[in-house]
Amino acid sequence: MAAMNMALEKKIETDVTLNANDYWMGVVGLAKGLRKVKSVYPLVVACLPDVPEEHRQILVAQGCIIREIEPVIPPENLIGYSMAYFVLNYSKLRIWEFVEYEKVMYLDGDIQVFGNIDHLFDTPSGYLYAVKDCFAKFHVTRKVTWPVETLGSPPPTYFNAGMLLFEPNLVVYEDLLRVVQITTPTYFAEQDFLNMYFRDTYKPIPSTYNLVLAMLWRHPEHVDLNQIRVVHYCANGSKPWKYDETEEHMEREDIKMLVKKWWDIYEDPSLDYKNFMETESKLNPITTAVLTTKESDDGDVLTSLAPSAA
Ligand SMILES: O=c1ccn([C@@H]2O[C@H](COP(=O)(O)OP(=O)(O)O[C@H]3O[C@H](CO)[C@H](O)[C@H](O)[C@H]3O)[C@@H](O)[C@H]2O)c(=O)[nH]1
Ligand SMILES: O[C@H]1[C@H](O)[C@@H](O)[C@H](O)[C@@H](O)[C@H]1O
Repeated sequence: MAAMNMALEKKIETDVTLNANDYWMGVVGLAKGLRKVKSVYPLVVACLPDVPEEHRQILVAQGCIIREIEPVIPPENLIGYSMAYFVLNYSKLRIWEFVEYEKVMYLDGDIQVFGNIDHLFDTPSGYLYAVKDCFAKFHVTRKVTWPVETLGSPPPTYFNAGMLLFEPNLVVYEDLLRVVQITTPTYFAEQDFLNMYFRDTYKPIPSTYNLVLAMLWRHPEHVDLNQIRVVHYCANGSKPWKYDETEEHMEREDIKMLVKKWWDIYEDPSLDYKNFMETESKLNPITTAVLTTKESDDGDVLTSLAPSAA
């Protein structure tokens, strides 16, 4: 706990994720991954009311801070996805209310970190930082066009909403909730919505901070696995805890390697909160709390990411 308290006292910044259904496994993996790269920040888990007590206890035992959120119910829609899908995704808007933190780095539960990214908290305030997504190609593949009637003209650049860095703010929060109620849900739910809402304050950051797996086959020329610090297992079939090799692209060696890397962290007992803190306090009784960014900021964790055949 020492490291986390330290982070809270130094500067009020935090990592946040969202959890429901079987994603608790993803969150456990993420909590352990953040420990492995020696992040000094706590992981706050936004939980909808129906997350079972058993899952909450697992997350608390992994050092997570549980923050209950109310579901955000968007207006009715006529497109293919269920209301449950929309409620879950739009509930992400609740994190703008977490004003006890000055700055929040939001990470989807199907994200894993392989390199320390704490330094992102030092970026200038006043913007929404996220990684660019190849909207056009993706939406065309799915035969989805940008919903001009609902969201106006498409934003100049489109970002993936799995990793966001921003400052919670109650005025913005209230406005997000107001605008969402007058906006018909679209295919990519809160991702489309946030792209529209933050089009003027969005600042792109390099894709190393959120590698959307489809980049491996959509834009291989832009991906250098040695540089990747954050992997987002969002392609169909790629979520490591329910990896499905029969889905398209999932037979790729790089995908298998990344899924294995996720499991190596998930199954490493030394990264369990209790064991990790015991070891840290034995090795470093006085400075357990001072887990600086610099220690793990040289990218060496990443070198081991590249597939051996690459
Ligand atoms: O049953 C669920 C579904 C989602 N989530 C949370 O919501 C996040 C987003 O859901 P998915 O990961 O299932 O969505 P995708 O992988 O398709 O991701 C993309 O599409 C979503 C909306 O379509 C979001 O915008 C998301 O940030 C974006 O990367 C999850 O990571 C997780 O944190 C849960 O906890 N339980
Ligand atoms: O914007 C999308 C999206 O959020 C998807 O869920 C993901 O699988 C894609 O590859 C990405 O480009």
